[in-house]
Amino acid sequence: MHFTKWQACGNDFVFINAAENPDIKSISDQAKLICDRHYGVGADGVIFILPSEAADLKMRIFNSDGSEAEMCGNGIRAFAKWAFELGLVNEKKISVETGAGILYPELLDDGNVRVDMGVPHLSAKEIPVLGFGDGTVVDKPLINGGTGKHYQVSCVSMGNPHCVIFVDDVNAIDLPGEGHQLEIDAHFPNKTNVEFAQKLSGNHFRMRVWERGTGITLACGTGTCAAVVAAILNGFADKSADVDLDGGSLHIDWAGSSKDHVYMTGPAVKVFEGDISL
Ligand SMILES: N[C@@H](CCC[C@H](N)C(=O)O)C(=O)O
Repeated sequence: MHFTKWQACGNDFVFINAAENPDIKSISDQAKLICDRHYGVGADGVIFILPSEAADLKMRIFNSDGSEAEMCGNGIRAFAKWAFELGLVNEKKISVETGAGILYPELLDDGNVRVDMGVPHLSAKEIPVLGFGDGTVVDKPLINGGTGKHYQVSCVSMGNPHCVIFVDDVNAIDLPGEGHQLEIDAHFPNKTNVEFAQKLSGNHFRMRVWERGTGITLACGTGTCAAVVAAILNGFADKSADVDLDGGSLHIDWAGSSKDHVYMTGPAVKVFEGDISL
């Protein structure tokens, strides 16, 4: 199978073009091996590029444990650059069908990609998160069932679920321990991505992430959007923010109402191409 490896703020993906590999219908079973950093190519996820009847192209994303996610923010920036490079699209602004609806990445002249990520979903039912009624979950107390630890959480769906926790020092967090226990906490019927965010100054944040189905990654695009939405809802930021992740920085804009779209701007870089026998 021919593949191309991309990274976006250090969040890395093996891309498979369905047109080049017509026999492959799903990669769920093989995603674990492909993503393995010792026995496979090594990546946080596997992304399929497919034809779409509703948009220019369709994207499917599998986490490194083989589970399929609705959306991937870092991945869609790489997806847009790769599709343009391959000549699958001719315009710099394209439409992409995802599990989170149709989204619109645009290649910018400086090499970055700006993505219209759609609206954030804020009701507990849509996220989904249990135990908080039907309204929004902004700065609400949650006791983790596994560790007994107390948190103030803000939950946001960008098509996939995120639990954002603002802390004084992200470096002091035991990310493998706390992240995993929150990912599988009973409040989250579909599990959750977990973001620990720290306000540095004004609209400038630092964030570390534990991703559902993958674990610690150097960055998460949907997670960064969710964290900025949560920051604005908590009154920690207004309208836009820059977020420093372990693998790079992202700029997020959101005007602040549930009808406003979230915009994410950041880099994506091709690393290498290759072939793997499955
Ligand atoms: N790294 C991604 C998110 C990938 C999916 C996530 N692990 C999930 O299961 O929801 C991003 O950049 O958004």
